[in-house]
Amino acid sequence: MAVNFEIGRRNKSIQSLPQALLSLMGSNTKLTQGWIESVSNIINNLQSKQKVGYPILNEEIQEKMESICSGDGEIETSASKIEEELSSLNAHLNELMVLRRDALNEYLDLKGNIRVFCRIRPFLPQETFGFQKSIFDLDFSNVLLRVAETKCKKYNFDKVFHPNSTQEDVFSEIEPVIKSALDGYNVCIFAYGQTGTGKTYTMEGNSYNPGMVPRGIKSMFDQAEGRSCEFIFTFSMLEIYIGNLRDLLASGTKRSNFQKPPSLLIKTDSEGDIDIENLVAIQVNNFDQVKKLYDIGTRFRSTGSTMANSTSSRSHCLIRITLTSIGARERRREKNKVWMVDLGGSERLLKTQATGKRLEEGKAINLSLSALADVIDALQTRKAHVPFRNSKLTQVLRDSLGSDSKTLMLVHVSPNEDDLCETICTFGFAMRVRSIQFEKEEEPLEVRAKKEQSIAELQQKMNQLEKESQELHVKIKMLNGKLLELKGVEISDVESNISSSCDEAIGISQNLPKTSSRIPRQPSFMRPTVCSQRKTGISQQIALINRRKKPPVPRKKRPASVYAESIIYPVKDFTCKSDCDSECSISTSDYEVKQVIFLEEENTLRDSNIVEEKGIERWLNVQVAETSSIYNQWNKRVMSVPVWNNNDVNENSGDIIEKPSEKKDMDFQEEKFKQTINNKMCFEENYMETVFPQPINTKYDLGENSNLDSVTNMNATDICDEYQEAILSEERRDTKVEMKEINLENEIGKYKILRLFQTIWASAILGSGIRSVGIEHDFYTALIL
Ligand SMILES: Nc1ncnc2c1ncn2[C@@H]1O[C@H](COP(=O)(O)OP(=O)(O)OP(=O)(O)O)[C@@H](O)[C@H]1O
Repeated sequence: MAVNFEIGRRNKSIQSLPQALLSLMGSNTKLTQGWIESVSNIINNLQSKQKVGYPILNEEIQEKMESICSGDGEIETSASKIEEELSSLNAHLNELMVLRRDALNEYLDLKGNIRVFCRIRPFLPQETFGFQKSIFDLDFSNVLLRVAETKCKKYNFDKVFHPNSTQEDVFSEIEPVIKSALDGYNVCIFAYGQTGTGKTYTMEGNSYNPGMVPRGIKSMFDQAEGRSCEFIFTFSMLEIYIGNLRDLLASGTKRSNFQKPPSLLIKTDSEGDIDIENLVAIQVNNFDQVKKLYDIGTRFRSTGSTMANSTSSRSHCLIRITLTSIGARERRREKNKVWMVDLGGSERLLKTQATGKRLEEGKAINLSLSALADVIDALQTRKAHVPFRNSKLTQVLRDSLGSDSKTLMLVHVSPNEDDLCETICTFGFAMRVRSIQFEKEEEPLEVRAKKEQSIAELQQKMNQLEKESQELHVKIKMLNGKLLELKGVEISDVESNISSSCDEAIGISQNLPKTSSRIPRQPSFMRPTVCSQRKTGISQQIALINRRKKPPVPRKKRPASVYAESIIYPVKDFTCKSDCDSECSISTSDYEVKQVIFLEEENTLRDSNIVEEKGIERWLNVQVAETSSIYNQWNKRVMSVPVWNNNDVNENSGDIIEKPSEKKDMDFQEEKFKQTINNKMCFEENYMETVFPQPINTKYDLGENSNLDSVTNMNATDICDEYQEAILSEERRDTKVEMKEINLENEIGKYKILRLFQTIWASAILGSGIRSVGIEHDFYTALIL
């Protein structure tokens, strides 16, 4: 190529040689050392033959050539080698992932795409008075239900979890399905059962025994780490309450002008996927963020007290995680969903003797559960028509139920003999849902054995593939690190310093891109050398920036051992109707108080700060004592929140809120409620600050992603702001209701005193009248008495 340059004959082309070389160097990032050396030699030769006054190479090019010859080229070469190796390793990893995905899919197909598990809860402390005998005999997959003294009924499940089974045991069966969600399959996990049988326990769990939702989501994030593709996760939470869809992350916020939010609409998008209009979907980057959002959503869930469960869920609670990964070959589809559904408790209305709102809720729950069973039955038996339209629940889940999705139904029952009828109904539902598998039970033994063997082989194959993928992943990670290291020297020298920090610190590079990732990639020899940096003065600026850089200050975190727990205080019938007309977590006959709990370790930790410890504990005691006394007496709902702020602690007494001398004192009540609201805000502020300590690190811009256009994408801070306002408005409304109640109470008092005076006055008149007509004293006394 270079041989064609004829010196002297075509001066014009010789003059443009530097530009030609520069462009060549810039356009080809994989220049070999040999190529670079030969070009340098040619140029040197040209240089020696060049007439005076026609320099072929200007100063800049000479510098670049020097740097090439002094080893920069070596770096480029090894970098390109690593890149080549990386691309082949990535291709191999993709192949392995596709193989693993297919194996997992086959494994789940063999096990059944719609599987039904049974979980029997243990006896509760209140049920163990006297001798209680379980109504079940169990084995691995069969339940023998004693329906009479001598009669048993057998039910078959994919797996039975006995009362001593742990949350880990249950999750071990769910984990493969979570894996297939990362492979791009839609997943639905349901908790079904009579009210009070442990659905919420299984799905949500508690801080000691987290349930399937926290475990599943955590596992999703962990597994995504090990994948070669990037994922975007979004979190949504809604409930279906008497046929209405309510967004639990946007309940009663300014978005809805503090009104009860309207029911969301279900739509079908252009690709035939189900879309819930205006449902808030928040991008989440780690489990902690999901946990905080989940806690917010749970606050707004409709719960109430029934005869069977004091904190009964009166709605279906649906959690949706959407996973998006663009261009990942091993995934079934770019965007898929995982639904985790805590179904409302099925109940026999005759037994619960529900009336009014509770009856309405019960009927709505039962109808939608029946519609769900119809849909799953139709899917299992491959009926031509699947009645998705019969309920909101099945409409929402339409694209996530079916042959290309994975469905798990966790059926819950109570071991108590009193619940026998409900248990039979529950098993009836379960058998409808797993009708196909039920028939498969009749398979000949050899066929079953063969199937078991295939499952075991697939399991082994998956393990092997996973191991290989892990090894490859580690290798890729290592090579990526090496590559970055090779390029990192240059990046730290030049790129990163000319980027955003440079803009702020010096103000000379406003036209440069903001972040280094947006700087077009150039070969190292196209970037300013140390020498040219000196000339332009950038090196001093870099030094200046480096001096100004401060080490990051770690953010203060709220201790994980502090959590809020709902406590329901039952009170007498309450006739005063609330202004807020909210069914969210409030039942008209029970009042839910969120109370912050400090664990044992927390107390030990706080030993060092006696003032604070005493303050908080005293405060807690005062809160519990006051809540049960005041609020039972006056039927009030108060959100108890801690003052997690040293400024609010009275250092001498350790009290946080001054105790009233007279509880009925109106001024005190007003003051206390104002204080509660302020404290609440203070707490929420601290709380929210810990929700998302760092700005969410978006891997893709959700707004630009056409796949996600349908969801309302909010950032976490928006939600938190709205949530704070919602809390404030809720408290204001509560205060208003409470003031009304206090007035009512005073009016009743005045009325009673008036009535007493009237009675005495009437008796006196009557007495004097009787005396005046001459009736004896004894008769008069008897009459008065
Ligand atoms: N496997 C279990 N181990 C220990 N306790 C359990 C278990 N399952 C349920 N419980 C306890 O039983 C009680 C009722 O459980 P839970 O509230 O989860 O029922 P539910 O089915 O969700 O009721 P509802 O439909 O009314 O909301 C709770 O106190 C819970 O802690």
